[in-house]
Amino acid sequence: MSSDKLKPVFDKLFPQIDELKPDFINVLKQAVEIPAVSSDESLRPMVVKKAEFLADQLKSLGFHDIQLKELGTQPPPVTNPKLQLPPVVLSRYGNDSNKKTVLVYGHYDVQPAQMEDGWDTEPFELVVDEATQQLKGRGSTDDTGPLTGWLHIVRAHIEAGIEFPVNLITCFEGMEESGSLGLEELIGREATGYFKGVDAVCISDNYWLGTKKPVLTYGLRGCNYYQVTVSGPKADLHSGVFGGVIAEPMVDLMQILSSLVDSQGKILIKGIDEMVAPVTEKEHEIYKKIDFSLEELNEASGSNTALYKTKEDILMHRWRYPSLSVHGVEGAFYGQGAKTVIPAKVNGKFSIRTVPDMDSEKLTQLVVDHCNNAFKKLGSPNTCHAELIHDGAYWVSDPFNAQFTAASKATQVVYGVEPDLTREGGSIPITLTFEQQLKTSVLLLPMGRGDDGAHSINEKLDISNFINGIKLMGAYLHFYAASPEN
Ligand SMILES: NCC(=O)N[C@@H](Cc1c[nH]cn1)C(=O)O
Ligand SMILES: [Zn+2]
Ligand SMILES: [Zn+2]
Repeated sequence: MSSDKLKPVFDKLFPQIDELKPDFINVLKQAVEIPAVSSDESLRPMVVKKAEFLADQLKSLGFHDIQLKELGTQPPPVTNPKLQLPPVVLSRYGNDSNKKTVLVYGHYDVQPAQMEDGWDTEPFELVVDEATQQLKGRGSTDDTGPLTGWLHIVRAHIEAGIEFPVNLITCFEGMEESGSLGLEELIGREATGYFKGVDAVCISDNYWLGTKKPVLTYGLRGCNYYQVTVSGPKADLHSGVFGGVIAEPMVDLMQILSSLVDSQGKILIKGIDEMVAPVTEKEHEIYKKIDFSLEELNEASGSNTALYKTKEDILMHRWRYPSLSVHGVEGAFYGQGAKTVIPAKVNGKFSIRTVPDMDSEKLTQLVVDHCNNAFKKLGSPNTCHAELIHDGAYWVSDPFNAQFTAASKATQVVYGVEPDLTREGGSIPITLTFEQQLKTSVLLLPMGRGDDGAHSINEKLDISNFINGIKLMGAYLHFYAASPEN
């Protein structure tokens, strides 16, 4: 359908969204205040509380068949073997057999955040910064802001008295930041149950490449997350008494971690390069068209530490080559001051972003063998154990199907420009599962910008992206509903 035919709808809908801005920000504020950190076992009740908060919101908007689906206990490695996984929030809005059904996925869990990390404001308070016109707080852009956008677009239709164009199903999970544990099985079970009849899946959980141009995303890297544990003495020891006398786990671990990747980002684990799909001649064309620069990368990272200087090199290393990042060490001394301790047991955490055609199981074998060999070479009397914590698949789709066409038209209506078609360096582990189990296409429709600081300190969402992002969700649903194909 042409934009002209939908103009009367948008002329009513968009001013309504503008008018509801204070209410939308208020709902986001309440949601951000719940510290739903999925990786912190002690905060699991907060993750559940946020699921209940969302269920209440959905109920007040008239969603029906609201279910908090339990996923059982969290698999190892976990401190509390009875720890329950947070529920998946399923709900429906509309049930008209003449309309298409769109499943919207988002995650309500967030990354950890503490003032000590360097935040300027409390991470679990949504600060409305009038000067910058930004909403600051953990989850503002990843993914609480976009997730609540789906609720807001329903509210805007109700208030404006506009018929909702599709049947909507929500699938909001609370473990995305920790590998989407349990969700794959739930989707498998519900493919012919709750999710029967789904025509399309839309996910708003990634970002524009830069800060100015909207994008639609047709690819993600996967993520295999590993832990390597080195254990020695039975308790932490005084380095004055035991230093130089016993083998230190932390020293062994540092050597293992530094054997994984070099300072130029080259992965040193043998066999990985051979699994990566070769670059095709045609592929080079893709990068030329994309609006991005080294300067934008530097601005987003707040530094001049880029490993590559050209747009093509940067994008290829973000989208289509694997990368290995070292995240941290559990059990090590990391606070201020000068504690003279020898940690007894340390867990080094690292992950590998995966790309076509890497095989997760084969990769894990290579990683475990590499860590064991690196440790063996040290001749240490300590013990070492390397293991996979979770893996999530990469995903690449056709960016010209009915969903992408609808989203492209919507972007032109809301932002007045044709979106760039991008891939993403990050991961949304469940994307491929939706595509395969529901046999539908998946569209990634980002709300925030590349400099939002997701997973970092001072995470933000520009108010304009929040409001335009809600309009974009609405416009996409209208264009998709009117599209002749699925
Ligand atoms: N917005 C998506 C996102 O942040 N995804 C996480 C997923 C993940 C995988 N393993 C741990 N978290 C990401 O880091 O890309
Ligand atoms: Zn996310
Ligand atoms: Zn995230």
